[in-house]
Amino acid sequence: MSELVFFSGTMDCGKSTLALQMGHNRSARGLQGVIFTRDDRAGEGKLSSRLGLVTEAVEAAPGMDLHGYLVDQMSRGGKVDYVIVDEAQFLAPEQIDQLARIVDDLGLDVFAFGITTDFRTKLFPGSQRLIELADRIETLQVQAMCWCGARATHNARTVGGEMVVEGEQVVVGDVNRPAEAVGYEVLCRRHHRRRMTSVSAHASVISPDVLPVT
Ligand SMILES: Nc1ncnc2c1ncn2[C@@H]1O[C@H](COP(=O)(O)OP(=O)(O)O)[C@@H](O)[C@H]1O
Ligand SMILES: Cc1cn([C@H]2C[C@H](O)[C@@H](COP(=O)(O)O)O2)c(=O)[nH]c1=O
Repeated sequence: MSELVFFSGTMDCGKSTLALQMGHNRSARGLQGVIFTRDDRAGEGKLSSRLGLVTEAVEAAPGMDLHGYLVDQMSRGGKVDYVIVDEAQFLAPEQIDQLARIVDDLGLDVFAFGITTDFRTKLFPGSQRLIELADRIETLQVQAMCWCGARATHNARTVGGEMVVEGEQVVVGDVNRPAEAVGYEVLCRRHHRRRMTSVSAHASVISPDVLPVT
């Protein structure tokens, strides 16, 4: 029975790497997949992992009918055995419904990869719809870690290393950015709630030593 599976986790926990591995293992056995992505850091129509691997993908642009694309491919004689979707959080809820239709009406497995919540801990609309519709939700085994050593569960947006809580929901970016740039850092809930990034935690640790001692 074909399935819609949502592989979710924080940023930097290996989702894109797993997506590439699942595609590789299937293509090594002669299966053909369609890989969709949206707004990958490596550019349009790319699925990239921080381990350095990158593959061509179909950019799932806003308004694109993903079920219609598959029907078109297959009616032209194209062989499609499975579908991979990276950065699935960026898809519109209607596009997630189209993924469910691909599973139910075309009988294909759809493996979607994405983060669930944004820098304000709010669900992305695409992730919300995946949670509502997926047959299975898988949490990645490789855990990203907060600077304190706890499992990272939340994504913080940073500017100059400090956590920010205002801004657009979607700003494509990466972890470990130069200090002045807009970036992201994964944190445990405790430190996300306290807005304590590695930079601000380090500052609070060293500050007693730099105060004048009387
Ligand atoms: N130099 C490295 N050596 C080993 N593993 C690495 C290295 N750089 C990144 N990684 C692994 O890659 C993971 C990020 O993979 P990626 O697929 O890009 O994440 P995601 O798509 O979830 O944001 C990190 O959590 C880490 O496990
Ligand atoms: C938390 C958060 C993230 N994003 C962006 C930043 C990256 O471009 C992607 C996540 O990619 P990854 O492969 O999982 O690292 O999402 C965003 O736009 N808004 C946010 O709140």
